[in-house]
Amino acid sequence: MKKIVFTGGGTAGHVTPNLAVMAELRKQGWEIEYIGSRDGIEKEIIDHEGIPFHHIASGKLRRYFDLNNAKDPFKVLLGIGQAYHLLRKIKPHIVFSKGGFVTVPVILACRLNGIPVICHESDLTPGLANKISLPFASRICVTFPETLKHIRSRKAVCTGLPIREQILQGQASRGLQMCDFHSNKPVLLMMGGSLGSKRINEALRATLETLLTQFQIIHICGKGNADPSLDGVPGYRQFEYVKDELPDLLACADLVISRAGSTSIFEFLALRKPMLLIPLSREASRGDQILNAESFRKMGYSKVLYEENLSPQTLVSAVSDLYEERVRIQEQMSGNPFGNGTQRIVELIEACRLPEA
Ligand SMILES: CC(=O)N[C@H]1[C@@H](OP(=O)(O)OP(=O)(O)OC[C@H]2O[C@@H](n3ccc(=O)[nH]c3=O)[C@H](O)[C@@H]2O)O[C@H](CO)[C@@H](O)[C@@H]1O
Repeated sequence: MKKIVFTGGGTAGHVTPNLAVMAELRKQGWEIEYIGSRDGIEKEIIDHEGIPFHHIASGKLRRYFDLNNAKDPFKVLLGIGQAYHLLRKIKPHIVFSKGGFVTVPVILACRLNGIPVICHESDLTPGLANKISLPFASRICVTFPETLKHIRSRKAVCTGLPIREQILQGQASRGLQMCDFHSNKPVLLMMGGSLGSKRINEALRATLETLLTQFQIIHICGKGNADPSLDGVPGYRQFEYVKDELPDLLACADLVISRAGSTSIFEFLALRKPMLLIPLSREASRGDQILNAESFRKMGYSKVLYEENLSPQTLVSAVSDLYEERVRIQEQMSGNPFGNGTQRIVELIEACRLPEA
């Protein structure tokens, strides 16, 4: 039996693309296990899929001063040891890594065990965990064609993002019913990445009354961010994190406001949802979302509102511009060359030389 271990985590954007590839490999008879961190979102998502999950220690590899920076290298070493023993026990033919800090010990342990690794990078420029891991990978899959210029390796190939089939199979009628919405008023969906965005939540809530005159609103606000005082407001529904219902909610949305995490925005693109992107600022991140958003804007897939310009007024005006231009944006999206990367990645996994496990 062909056996594969998946890794990736921290936030959902480093996990949900794995689900797409796993579903396809399962159909082809592969046995699948997962290595992640104990506290990241991956445990909950992978347990939900009924796939054996193993956790290891991992360090955060921060770029800023923090007392934990002294402890984290030891956690990475511990994680390498744990991953080494797990991999010797599981004996996978190959490991697929979707990025996030937990993947670093796994990939280094693969190197020690002689197990081939395929890495996937969703963002336009590689994250730190992937930068460390890429020299050890047999193949490097990327989502944006521009990323090939940043990686400059013959092992790199632009596969696109693997997108879960369920995301593409939502039904608008079910989404409207779930929210108690009508079909004669447009639906605006706001999602601040898998963790939610306090900044965008505040701006949206500050302008709720105005936006509700034109739209019905689905607000995916992130765990712990719901505002109970808004429960029952007509035309407004808030969710903290959505699993199986997400495809139906997306299907009924006419427009999307979102952070610019690469996994989300490629899902919206596949669904042809005109989007207003509000990328995480350079102060709060390495600036990857800004590059993702700028690339989408240049392709004509999105409008961009930078966080430093975000206010209730600019939000209303940007949403209004997006609504005006929705038809043109959707036409542009019809020519989307990216599609779903799942099949291309499955082919690479199958083609990767499989040493005897
Ligand atoms: C703060 C942070 O580190 N952000 C990074 C993280 O974002 P984050 O983890 O938020 O990732 P994305 O926004 O790209 O993807 C979120 C994923 O979670 C799913 N989802 C989201 C909400 C929900 O309620 N239910 C649900 O299933 C989405 O459909 C999508 O598949 O990883 C991305 C890489 O992929 C990066 O581009 C982001 O910069």
